[in-house]
Amino acid sequence: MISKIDHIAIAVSNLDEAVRTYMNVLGCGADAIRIEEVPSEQVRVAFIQVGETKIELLEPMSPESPISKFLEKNGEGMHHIAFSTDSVAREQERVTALGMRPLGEIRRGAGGKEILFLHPKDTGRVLMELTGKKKEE
Ligand SMILES: CC[C@@H](C(=O)O)C(=O)SCCNC(=O)CCNC(=O)[C@H](O)C(C)(C)COP(=O)(O)OP(=O)(O)OC[C@H]1O[C@@H](n2cnc3c(N)ncnc32)[C@H](O)[C@@H]1OP(=O)(O)O
Ligand SMILES: [Co+2]
Repeated sequence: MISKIDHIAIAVSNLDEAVRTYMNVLGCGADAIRIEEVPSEQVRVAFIQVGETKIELLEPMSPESPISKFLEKNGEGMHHIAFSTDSVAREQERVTALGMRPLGEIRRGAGGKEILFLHPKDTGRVLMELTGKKKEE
C-alpha cells in the first residue's frame, strides 16, 4: 500500500548552494538537513524535512549519473516524486500488471531503503519512485 509522499526531488548543479536556498525559503536550521552520497546512483543528496515529507536535492557525482544527463537536457528543476510503501515488491507487481514499466530492478537508495523507478512515459511524464524499507528489515 502507498501511504504518503516520501520526498519530492530536485536536480541541482551545486548542492551546497541549493541547500542554502532551501534553508532560507523554509526558515529551517542545519538540524533539518541530512546529506549523504549514494554511489549506485552517482549522486550526492541532501534531505530537508518539511513536516511529514522531505525535499531531496540531487547533485551528480559524475557524468554517468542520471542527474548529469537530466541537467544537460533540462537544467535545474523538479526531477521526481517518491511514494512510500510497505512493500516495493508488491507495488512493483501491481503497477507492472497495469502496464507500467519499472526502470531496472529494486535497488538500494538513500538511507539503505529499497527503491524502484517507473518510466516517466508510463506515468504522465513525471518520473516516480517507490520507496520502501531498508533491505535488512
Ligand atoms: C538518492 C537516491 C535515490 C533515493 O533514494 O531517493 C534517488 O532518488 S536517485 C535519483 C537518480 N536516479 C534516477 O533518476 C534513476 C531513474 N532514472 C532513469 O533510469 C533515467 O534517468 C530515465 C528516467 C530512464 C531517463 O534516462 P534516459 O532515457 O537515458 O534519458 P532521456 O533524457 O533520453 O529520457 C528519456 C525520456 O524520458 C524523459 N525524462 C527523463 N527524465 C525525466 C524526468 N526526471 N522526469 C520526466 N521525464 C523525464 C525525457 O524527457 C525523455 O523523453 P522524450 O524526450 O520525450 O523521449
Ligand atoms: Co529519490
